[in-house]
Amino acid sequence: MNIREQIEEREALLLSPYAAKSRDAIRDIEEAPDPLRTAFQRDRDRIIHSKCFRRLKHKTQVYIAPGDHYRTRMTHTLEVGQIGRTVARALRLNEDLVEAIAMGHDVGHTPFGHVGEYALRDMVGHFNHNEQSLRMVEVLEKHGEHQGLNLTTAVRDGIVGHTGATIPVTLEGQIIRIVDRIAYLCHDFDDAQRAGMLTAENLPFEVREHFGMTPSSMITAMVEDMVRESLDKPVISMSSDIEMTMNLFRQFMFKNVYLAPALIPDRNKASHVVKNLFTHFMEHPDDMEGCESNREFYSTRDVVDYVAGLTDQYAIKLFKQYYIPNITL
Ligand SMILES: Nc1nc2c(ncn2[C@H]2C[C@H](O)[C@@H](COP(=O)(O)OP(=O)(O)OP(=O)(O)O)O2)c(=O)[nH]1
Repeated sequence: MNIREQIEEREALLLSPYAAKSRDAIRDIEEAPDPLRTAFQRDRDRIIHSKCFRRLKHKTQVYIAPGDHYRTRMTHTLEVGQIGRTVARALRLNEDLVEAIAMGHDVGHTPFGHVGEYALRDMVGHFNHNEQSLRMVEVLEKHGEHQGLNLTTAVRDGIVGHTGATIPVTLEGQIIRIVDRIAYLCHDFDDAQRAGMLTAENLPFEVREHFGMTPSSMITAMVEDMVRESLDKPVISMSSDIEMTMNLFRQFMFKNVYLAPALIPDRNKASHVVKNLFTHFMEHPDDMEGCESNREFYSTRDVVDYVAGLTDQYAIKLFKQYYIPNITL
């Protein structure tokens, strides 16, 4: 029995009956199994080694071009992975699957995060970052000579289902859906204090009562509740009290941070950059880097993929190049 087979054996013996087992993982194109790593470990590694993953370092979470101690999409992704693994291990679910989904969930985010997402949606009518993350790993990234990373169905289902109407099939995917929120609320609260936008005293009373006043106590309260509620159950959930408090915390963060007047000028500039770049590349597709010179036709989809894939700084550089060379961003 090779090492991978031993790990698969341990999964079958030790994991919860509700856990996804890597032995059962399915890929569209069959591959020879790895001697050391399970299918989900391999998916995680494939995502971490991809270009779209590296670009997360240069994409906004909340603040555009902040200081070095603020979160980017990369640190957010790592924090989702860490919290997700804690929950998965506590529930005897598949940690490797949770980690793979976490690493891939935001690779489709546009430059400037949600602002870029809304700007592209305004231009083309339909654009969601979770669908773009799926497209990134299925179509836009390459694995060897092949188009797409050929990830397992469980990882792809978790990536596209991390937000939006469709709930993931696996409990591991359901963990990411909740943990993504826990991670961003707590780390954005931390960054907002760093930016002087608010203090812990500003938090609603119920949040202070249930979660405490530090990012760490907040994560602990939500994670422990999630584990307690989901233990030995075929679904991942939170108690109604904690879920309500979390929603209150989320409303507070939208009002005081995400949609705060102080961030509006930066959000407007970012939206302007994305919309103008989109218009520019629709009119001049030859300016898209890496475009094939012999190709006659570029579709709207090609331009959306190109603009969505840009990092913040690269988008700003291109904007300056094609539009206003002296804008301050
Ligand atoms: N939803 C939203 N998030 C924003 C906005 N501006 C900044 N953010 C930040 C707050 C969080 O750090 C992060 C939330 O976006 P994510 O892509 O991480 O989460 P997602 O939209 O998948 O989560 P959700 O299902 O809406 O809780 O983006 C905004 O206008 N809307």
